[in-house]
Amino acid sequence: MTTDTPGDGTLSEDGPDASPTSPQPEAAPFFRVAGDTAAMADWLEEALDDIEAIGQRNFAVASAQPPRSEGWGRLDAIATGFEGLDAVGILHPGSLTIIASRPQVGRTTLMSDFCRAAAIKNNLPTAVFSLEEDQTRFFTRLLSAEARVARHHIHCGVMTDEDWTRLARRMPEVVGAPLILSVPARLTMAELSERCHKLAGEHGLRLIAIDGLQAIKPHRYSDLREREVGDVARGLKTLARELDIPVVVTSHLNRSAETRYNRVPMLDDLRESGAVTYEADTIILLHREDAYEKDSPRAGEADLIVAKNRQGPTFTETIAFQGHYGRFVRMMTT
Ligand SMILES: Nc1ncnc2c1ncn2[C@@H]1O[C@H](COP(=O)(O)OP(=O)(O)OP(=O)(O)O)[C@@H](O)[C@H]1O
Repeated sequence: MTTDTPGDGTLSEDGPDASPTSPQPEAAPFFRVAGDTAAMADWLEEALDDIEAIGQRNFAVASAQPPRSEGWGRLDAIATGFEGLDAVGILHPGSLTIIASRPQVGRTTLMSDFCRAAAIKNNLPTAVFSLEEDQTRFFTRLLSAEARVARHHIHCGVMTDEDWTRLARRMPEVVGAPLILSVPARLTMAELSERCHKLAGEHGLRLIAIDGLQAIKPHRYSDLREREVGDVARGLKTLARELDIPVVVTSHLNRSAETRYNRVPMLDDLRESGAVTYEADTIILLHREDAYEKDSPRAGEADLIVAKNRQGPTFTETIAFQGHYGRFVRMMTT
């Protein structure tokens, strides 16, 4: 694990609870509540079958061919595992946090890092809505990050014995984590709200994470895309306040950053931005120089640009990107 805030996972004025006797997660007490929603344990068999099938497919191909070579607002905030973010406690009850980036920079990875910190590291019931990838991809993303097994080893079916050993070692904690994953093909804001209220009532949710703000259908349709996205952002903020838990959502940025000489994103790059920028409590703009320039002297580094923070200062935290493991880590972690 890359996070180091054990205990109940919330940040108190005295800093993270470092009690060594914190209870370990028990077997997942969650059940499939709808066709596309289930606890990690319930997805396990399906995901393992998929991983095995990928391996089988590749074995068949390989047989036939030559082998391929802490401060403001910290009280009750949920730990993300990233020092700068946790120092200001961004994931506080009732807040809406937006993680925004250009494509392929790593916003889903950062969101899943937050979920791992909450559900796996700190045993806090977490609901994840993945609107951009299926359950196997999301599950293997978590497993890669936790077990430190390269994502392409899983997806290309080239798992080594060492990979299987690492997976087996981390599997119990991952499937035992109170993480409820939903992978609906289509989701309206009304459905999302209804599902979250239900899950919150049944499981005492402490975090809601959604991959794909622009994929959520609004309450009402409009000719203006900006109005629709604004309605969704307002709905997410209302949801966070009604349930009094933090909501995190990933968002696209428009192309403006790419026309700038250094490509560093800005708040105005938020697609259909006005209402989204207004509703969010915190906006994290994710930037990696090496997403544009492979030989950048900052290869492997990522900037979390906290461009809006209603409860505290704006700042930039630099972390390391380990794309092969599908995770971000603190700069000092190896
Ligand atoms: N096995 C791997 N080895 C190295 N890097 C990888 C691997 N798998 C994925 N990546 C990198 O991870 C990044 C994508 O991460 P992620 O899916 O979190 O991005 P995203 O911003 O959510 O993307 P999208 O635009 O698809 O929503 C890309 O830069 C990709 O090259």
